[in-house]
Amino acid sequence: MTISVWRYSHLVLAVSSSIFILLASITGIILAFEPITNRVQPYTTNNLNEITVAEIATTLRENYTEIISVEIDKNDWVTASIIDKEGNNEIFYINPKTGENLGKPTETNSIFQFATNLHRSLFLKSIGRFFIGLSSLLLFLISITGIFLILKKQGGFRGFFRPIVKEKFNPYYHTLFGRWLLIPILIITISGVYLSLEQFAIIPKAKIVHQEDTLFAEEPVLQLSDFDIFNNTRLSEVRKIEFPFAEFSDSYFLLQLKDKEVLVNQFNGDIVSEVNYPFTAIISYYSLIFHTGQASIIWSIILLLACVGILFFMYSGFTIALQRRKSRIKNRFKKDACEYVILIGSENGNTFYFANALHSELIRLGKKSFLAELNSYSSYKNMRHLIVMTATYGKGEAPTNAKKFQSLLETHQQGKPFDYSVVGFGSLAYPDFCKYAYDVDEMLQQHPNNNRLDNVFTINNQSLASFNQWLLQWKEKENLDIRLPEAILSKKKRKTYTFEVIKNTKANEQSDNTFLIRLKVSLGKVRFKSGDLLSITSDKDDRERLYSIGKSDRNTISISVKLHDDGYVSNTLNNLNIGDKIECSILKNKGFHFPKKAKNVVLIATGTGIGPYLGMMHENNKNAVLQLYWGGRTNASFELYKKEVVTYLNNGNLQSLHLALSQEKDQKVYVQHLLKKDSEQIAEILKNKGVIMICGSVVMQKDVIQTLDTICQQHLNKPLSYYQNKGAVLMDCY
Ligand SMILES: Cc1cc2nc3c(=O)[nH]c(=O)nc-3n(C[C@H](O)[C@H](O)[C@H](O)COP(=O)(O)O)c2cc1C
Repeated sequence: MTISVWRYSHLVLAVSSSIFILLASITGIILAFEPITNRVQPYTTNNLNEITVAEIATTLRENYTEIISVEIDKNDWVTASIIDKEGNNEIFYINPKTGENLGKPTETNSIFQFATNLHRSLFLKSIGRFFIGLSSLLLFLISITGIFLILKKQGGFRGFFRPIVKEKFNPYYHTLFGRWLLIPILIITISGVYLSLEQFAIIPKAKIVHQEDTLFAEEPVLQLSDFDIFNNTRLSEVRKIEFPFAEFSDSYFLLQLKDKEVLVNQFNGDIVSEVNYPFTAIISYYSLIFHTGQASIIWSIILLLACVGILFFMYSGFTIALQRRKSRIKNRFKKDACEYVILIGSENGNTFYFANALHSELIRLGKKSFLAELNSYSSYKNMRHLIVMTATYGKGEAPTNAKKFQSLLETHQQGKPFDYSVVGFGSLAYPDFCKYAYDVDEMLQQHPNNNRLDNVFTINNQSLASFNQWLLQWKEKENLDIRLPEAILSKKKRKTYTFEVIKNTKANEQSDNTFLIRLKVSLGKVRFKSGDLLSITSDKDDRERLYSIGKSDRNTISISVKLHDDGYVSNTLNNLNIGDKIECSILKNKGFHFPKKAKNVVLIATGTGIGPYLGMMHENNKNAVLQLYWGGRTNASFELYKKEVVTYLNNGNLQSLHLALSQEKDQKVYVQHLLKKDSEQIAEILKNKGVIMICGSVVMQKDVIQTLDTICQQHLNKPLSYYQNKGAVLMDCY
């Protein structure tokens, strides 16, 4: 599948460096704990900025005979090196305030030692260091290509920080965490590369040269506590203090500060020489501090999260890439031999899934079908049917593998007339819903020699139900016995529970062949919520049917079912009597649970779509204002639900009921008409963080979405997608 150059580079870089990045991240996670554990050691001093060099120098002189140096490391531990009375050199941690000996430095924990070696050089010395440095560079480049991918996905610089549309788990969190961890990862990689360059002496280590006089003035002799430089320098600025090795006039104090080195006359405290570190030395110092997390505990925790994040990016990135690999094209016949040509426009590979399904179904039926990307549009000698299945990307633009289609269409002429259909895959969370599919349709309309079979058919969020809907109408026109191919039907084995029928109204008691069935879990506990799905797999064709659940009690499920004459499962359910048992599974449907926080909720349904709302109204004890818009054929159609709904109206769980009946009066009334009538109120609800839920047929969904979009544009100056992105429009349509 054709992918963009940024995506390609992002992937190639990630694949080529994956092993090293994996090792560096795992060891990075371990090493991030080192500064954290160090911080809680008794040697850690938190008040270095309250102690001056004058104080520590005086205290040490009072307590010890001869002092060589005092060093403050990256953990803020203060070590003194002294000569004791017996002339032995001793090194120990001290309390900088009192000079008290806090104990001898201990060896680094062996786990940290092991992780450090693996992290730095993979135990391979220079070669290992080289590969680790290289993978730091590659990770830096992966981050940069990632920035471009986010920019492309979010529609440019302005969109960079905009909320990300939540489609699927992996792409969503890959982008979201990518944005959060971008800065820490850039810092880790840049500092890592810098330290490696220094290791290999590509950047020379900075040397400090003092222009010192050989002899310093020996008078007047001042106390250390009277040295200006000592009084003005706090330990938080100091890395090391070297004491003079003898009381000679050419021996001095050396103060290594964070930004410079200072030589101090040991008798009167005059500054003899002061040299600022070169820029490279400062970068080197901060690279180490930032790369190792020794700057602060908070930074160590950020580094820890970044390393965990990198592992997640590897997992999610490869999963996304594998998903795309599934979008390989396999053709049994040559392009010129085929009467059916299916052209795909896809960025992330999902559309291939549907196109492949149709392609294999056509082949199963003995038809010659050819599958290709829109970018490889060509002349097809025997094409009679062209089916374009395309996603939309960016801001209503063509996916990468369809960008050339327009020009190719002008170049390649078809010898024979052909019929064409366009199926648009998109998401209502974007303002330009399926725009590119409409563009392709327009292009084909301008093209001579073809016949448009139908309007563009749009599919939201890769809905299987919508695809099936299109297939039904298309196969009728083509007179083909196509079934929703097994390839795209779920074959997952689900855990089943035994349910007992406690009520069943039976379809023949109702004018619309619809019935309400109530099931109770007969054994054990099952967790579910209204809006989840009840899955029943028929033993006849091994196909799964899903019904939206209304939770009418802790262990009780209500579903509303339409009886189809040839529907095996609906007939089975309809024939069940009280006390009968049936095996079902529960599927979580998080996207259609009753909103916990919303104060106003509008429930829109047609026909059996009311099922989950029966449970939601039942449970609405948090006093959200609920309004129900229900569409059906006649008053009699509503009889099935009337008693229960009226109870909720009476007990205040439901505030209002709006019935749209299509066959009661001369003029058909549909739910979208009622919504249009209540435009202002609907807009007000959305504006005030209310939620709209839609359940029922995809045909109704399309009209309702269109009406809601118009309401949003007119009253709120925003597209409906804006509210959908905020989770204010929840849908479960089939
Ligand atoms: C960054 C991005 C931008 C998108 N832009 C649109 C859009 O403008 N209009 C639309 O209807 N769908 C848009 N979508 C949704 C995709 O078209 C939809 O998810 C489609 O099914 C993806 O198919 P594919 O995996 O074959 O590329 C966008 C998706 C992404 C990730």
